[in-house]
Amino acid sequence: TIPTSDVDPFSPEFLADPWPFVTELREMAPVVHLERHDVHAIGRYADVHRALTDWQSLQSAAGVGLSNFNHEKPWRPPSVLLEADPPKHDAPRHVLQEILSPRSLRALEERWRADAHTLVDEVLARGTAFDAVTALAEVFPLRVFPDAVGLGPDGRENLLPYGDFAFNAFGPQEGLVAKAAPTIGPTIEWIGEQCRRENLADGGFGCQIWEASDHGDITPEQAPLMVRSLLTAGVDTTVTGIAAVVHAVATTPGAWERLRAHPELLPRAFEEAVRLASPVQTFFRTTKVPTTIAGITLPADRKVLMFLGAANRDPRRWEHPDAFDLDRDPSGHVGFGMGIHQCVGQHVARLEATAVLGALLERVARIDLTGPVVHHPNNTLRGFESVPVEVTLA
Ligand code: HEM
Ligand SMILES: CC(C)Cc1ccc(C(=O)O)cc1
Repeated sequence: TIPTSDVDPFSPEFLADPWPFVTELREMAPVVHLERHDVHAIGRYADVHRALTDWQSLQSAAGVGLSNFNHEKPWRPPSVLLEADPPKHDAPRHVLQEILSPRSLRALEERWRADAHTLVDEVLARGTAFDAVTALAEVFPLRVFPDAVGLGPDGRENLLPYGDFAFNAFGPQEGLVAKAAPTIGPTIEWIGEQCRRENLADGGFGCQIWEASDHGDITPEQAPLMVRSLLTAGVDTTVTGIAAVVHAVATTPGAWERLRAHPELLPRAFEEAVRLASPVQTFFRTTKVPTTIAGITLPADRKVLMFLGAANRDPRRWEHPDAFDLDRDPSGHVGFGMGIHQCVGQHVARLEATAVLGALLERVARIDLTGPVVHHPNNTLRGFESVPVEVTLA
């Protein structure tokens, strides 16, 4: 029989400090029935990796949140990437993969690095003690990404609240979703407006998506939803990722000095921070057919909750898993997912994070945490509200 647990992965106490619960669930058994939500949890690397790559047995089209689209109406029209399986998923994925490829982003690299230097100079001009979240992690993505998408100048304050709501909406209706629901309407409207072709500036990611529909690579109905994907997944995630990598290097003795001597390790530092922190902690798949995971056979139409954070710290896969280690090869981590849905925006995230860190590295000899970090409760994202630091200028 399958072990059960009454742990609620969406409760305030779980979200306040998930790691003890996450470790307990992973070590308890490969598959645990969470009776609170009647879903099955998996947290071991091998099983999460398999669930992410076996899209024929474990589908995304029924939604990657708690809500099962086979039985419930989604809160918004389903994403044609995240909430689609092949063949529907194929064309939108191919188009977005090209628009967000490393080669396509090379045009932005120089500008984003310059923007990062400008921001870091502004921050340091105000003093050597600051909050890495409010001064850097929440500022840089909002300075560069909306322009890269091609958004107009007004209303950008809607982006973080929208992403926060969307990531909460992968969890239960009660709690965080219910709290935001009464006021989120105008924000949802604003996001929908920005996906219309006439509101997207030439040359941006949004305009490029619409041009793909002119060429028939995708349909004109899919284009606005793909722009919506960028606005949903492209901001809160990078804010969290940048905060996570700053926090990791500031709390690991010797890491900053190592990066100062070897800035070519920056991309690896970002990957290792994503593995260790797993900004995206959990999301679901739905069994399409009876599916056996670690010897346990689940019937079809069951929600399976994947604990990415647990898998990324599974001692069966990683040595000293809880350590931020620049000598480790972090490849294979599931912080960006794995398989056909693996994060299509990961190169954008990496470029943003390494631009900010690279600019800090040039100006700062030491970075120290000056107080406790404050986390931002969200059903899916393990985000930060505050990472207070003091730096020593180079
Ligand atoms: C640290 C930053 C980020 C993290 C940790 C992250 C994480 C993830 C994960 C785990 C998935 C897989 C979802 C699944 O398998 O169902 C994913 C997919 C996706 N991500 Fe990211 N992401 C990040 C940044 C971004 C950015 C900056 C963008 C847009 C520019 C983006 C756009 C997407 C999209 C559109 C998908 C769906 C891909 C598909 O279903 O084919 N993400 N992301
Ligand atoms: C980790 C994922 C759940 C992040 C994400 C959210 C939303 C979309 C979309 O396509 O709207 C895509 C990816």
